[in-house]
Amino acid sequence: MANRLKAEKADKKKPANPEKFKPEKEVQVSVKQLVKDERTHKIAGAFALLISLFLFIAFASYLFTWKEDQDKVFRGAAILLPGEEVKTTNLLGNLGAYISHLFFYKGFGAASFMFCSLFFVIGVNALLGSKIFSLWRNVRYVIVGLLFFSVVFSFVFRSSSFAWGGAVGNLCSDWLVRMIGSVGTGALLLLGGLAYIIWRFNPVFKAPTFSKPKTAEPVKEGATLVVATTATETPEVITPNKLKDGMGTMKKVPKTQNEEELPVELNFVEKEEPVGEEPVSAEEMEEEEEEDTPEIPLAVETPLVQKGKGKQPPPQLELEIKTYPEVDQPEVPVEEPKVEQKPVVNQEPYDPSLDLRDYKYPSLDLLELHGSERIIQDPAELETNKNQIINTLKNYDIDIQKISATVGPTVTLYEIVPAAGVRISRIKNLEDDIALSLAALGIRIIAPIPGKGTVGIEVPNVKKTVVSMRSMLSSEKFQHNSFSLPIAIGKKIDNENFIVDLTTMPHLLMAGATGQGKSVGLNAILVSLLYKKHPSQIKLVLVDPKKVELSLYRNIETHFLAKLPGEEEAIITDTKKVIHTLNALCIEMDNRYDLLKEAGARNIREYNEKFIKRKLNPQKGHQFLPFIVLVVDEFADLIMTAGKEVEMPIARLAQLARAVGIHLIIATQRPSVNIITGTIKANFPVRIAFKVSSKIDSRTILDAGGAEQLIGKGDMLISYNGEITRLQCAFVDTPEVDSICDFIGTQEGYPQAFFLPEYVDEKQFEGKELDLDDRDTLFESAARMIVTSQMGSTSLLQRRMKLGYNRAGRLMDQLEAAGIVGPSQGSKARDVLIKTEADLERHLADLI
Ligand SMILES: Nc1ncnc2c1ncn2[C@@H]1O[C@H](COP(=O)(O)OP(=O)(O)OP(=O)(O)O)[C@@H](O)[C@H]1O
Repeated sequence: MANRLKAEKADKKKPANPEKFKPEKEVQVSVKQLVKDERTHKIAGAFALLISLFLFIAFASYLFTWKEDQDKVFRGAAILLPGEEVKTTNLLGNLGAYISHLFFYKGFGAASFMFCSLFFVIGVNALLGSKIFSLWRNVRYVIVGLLFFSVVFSFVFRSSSFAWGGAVGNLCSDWLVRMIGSVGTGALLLLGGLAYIIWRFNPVFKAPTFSKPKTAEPVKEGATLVVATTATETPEVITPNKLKDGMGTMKKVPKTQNEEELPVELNFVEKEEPVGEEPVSAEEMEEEEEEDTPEIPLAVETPLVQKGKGKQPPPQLELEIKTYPEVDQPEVPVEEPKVEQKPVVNQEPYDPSLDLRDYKYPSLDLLELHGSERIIQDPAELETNKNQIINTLKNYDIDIQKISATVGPTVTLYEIVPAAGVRISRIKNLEDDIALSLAALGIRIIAPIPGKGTVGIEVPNVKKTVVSMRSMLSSEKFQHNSFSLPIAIGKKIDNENFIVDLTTMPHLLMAGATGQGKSVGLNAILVSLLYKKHPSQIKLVLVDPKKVELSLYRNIETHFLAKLPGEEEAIITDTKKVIHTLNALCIEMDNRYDLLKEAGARNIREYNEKFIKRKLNPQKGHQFLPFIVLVVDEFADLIMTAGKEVEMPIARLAQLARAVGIHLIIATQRPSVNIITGTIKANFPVRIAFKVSSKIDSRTILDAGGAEQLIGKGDMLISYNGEITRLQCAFVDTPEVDSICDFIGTQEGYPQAFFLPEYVDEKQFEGKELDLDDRDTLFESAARMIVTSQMGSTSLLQRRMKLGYNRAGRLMDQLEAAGIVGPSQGSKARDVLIKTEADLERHLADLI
């Protein structure tokens, strides 16, 4: 706000500066936009579809009319096309007959139909303005297909008078027959056909697998069998998961930057062997946008450094443009992650995923590439900004030794080394003035850049790049890492993908004004988890007081969602139920701690490893523990309506739940101190801020300003490991999330959602005398369980029946009052006074 006020004042004083640049930029952009006008694309698209249809009709008609028309067509276009002397029978007249003749007779024969599909693909893409089909992939298939099928047709129908393979097919087929004979050609074409089918459709060839029957697994402690009581409790035999994604990996060939195109001379200094391609200049981008963007973005493993000098250099300084090409961009084939297992002598490890062994992970095809993934680098823009920074600082008597630029997806970071003797705090104090002089929205000054003696000035790019979720998830870093819960959040300024392990965070707070990208951010995180985890490995508890944001996920209830027993809806929208759910999660946490203690494991990872190795007996209540991620989409609503009742369990979970695999992600659009309280902040060390309306809000979230200067649309700051990093959040659109959830939802799931422990509001029991007539509803089941196991232990009741400590304690008191167990013996289990189930049944009957 302060910035804006000052900006207005300055505009009145010296209007020359900012206005000098604006019109220039606008003219530049509008000319380009004219060339790339959406309507032009649509017209071209419609035209291409028309051509596709025209060719199809003409070709189809040619199949029936070629005999009649052939001698007329042979007379040549000059006679045929005016149409006065001859009239052909093709449905599309002389032109149809002539074009079909060209394609069939002189070209590729019946394979010419493939041209129709090519024009169709071009037309659909251009008309709908998105890359429904990959143009390059289709061009490749069509080129190879034309050659191949024309030869095959020509070879197979050698004796036919119809031009099945066309001139091209005949030529190649004759040559092949001469070279390797008819048998050789036949065999070669058969092989080629097979290769083409595999290349194009990548069918899955499965060797028969021999999996063991579910119930035949021995348990270490004797001959007990594991019987599933709930869907998630069944740890069973493992089968290896399979690879998918038929299209495989592709890399784009590195492209050399055309130095002449740039107004600044750039000297390329390769630090190490470059493996890929550097960002394109705006001009290159223009040209390339005309073409189809390659499906797989470039891949470079080592950064390149461009050192450059402007043709009309500003006062004695060079601008060093640092580019960090995509470090892990190539689309890596999607591997279905495997549940960790280590072989144990004599015993098969448990496979928690066995219940849903045919579960297919979503493929990358369900995600879209939103526009070009390449960073657009406009040398003119860089030069202008550089000069303006230098001049502005000069006005304040700040000299610069060196200036370099790193172009990111949304902003460019200009790194300045001030001349000797200039205090960095001076630059910090001039922050607002510098921002004003640069006259661009969203300038952030970092003085100094932590760990460096330099000052950073982030200036928004005129053309911003959307970071597609698809490119994040296809990156090497996402596909191959050892993270337990990998989440792809976005891209840093140097283009590095910011992919982290949620378990190390271990909780995440997200805040930002409305419409700045929070929901997209939440979806990006959830989608990351869905792409990497099997339903047996993770459960989501979704709280959505706004009722619309997370409803997309209701399709995956029986696969990935957790809920309270007896609830209809898995996605919680009602505040009262949120309180119950949070308390149920606290009970789950306590129960898990008991299990870990008994198993001698320090955390969920160690516990699950032991369980998989069959070192823990399911009869004693042990089970494979999935991670639980609680997502709250509008935290402010909850705090306003329920206050401490919500804050306390959240704080408790945030403090303790990490070791037992429960992680929290909390989002709010009201980042005020009464919502993000000290307790909450203290327990959420990792915090994300999208654009907020004031510096105070930014401080509330990050303990630092800066988020008020972000530019929205997923531009964000993340405070992680004590550092604040600017990221462009990965973008995943609602239809993409929809199709992922549909893909998962249509597969076989568990019989029901994962049940959280039942939570009964303890308050309702308070003050009541122990009265056997007012027995707990679970009294009889508890009695039977205690008698069967002959262990009078409250914690056993808690675990087996998924109860809170107080309720289990109360039940135990009732069992004592009913004479089923003896009195408490401190930490030792109580004596069980009834020895057999038959005795118990009699005893229970007497009690009534
Ligand atoms: N990472 C991103 N990249 C590009 N555009 C984005 C990104 N994130 C958000 N946007 C744009 O901003 C719009 C609003 O985003 P979003 O719905 O996530 O906001 P929000 O903060 O959740 O708003 P609200 O609080 O009102 O729900 C999106 O529809 C999209 O057009």
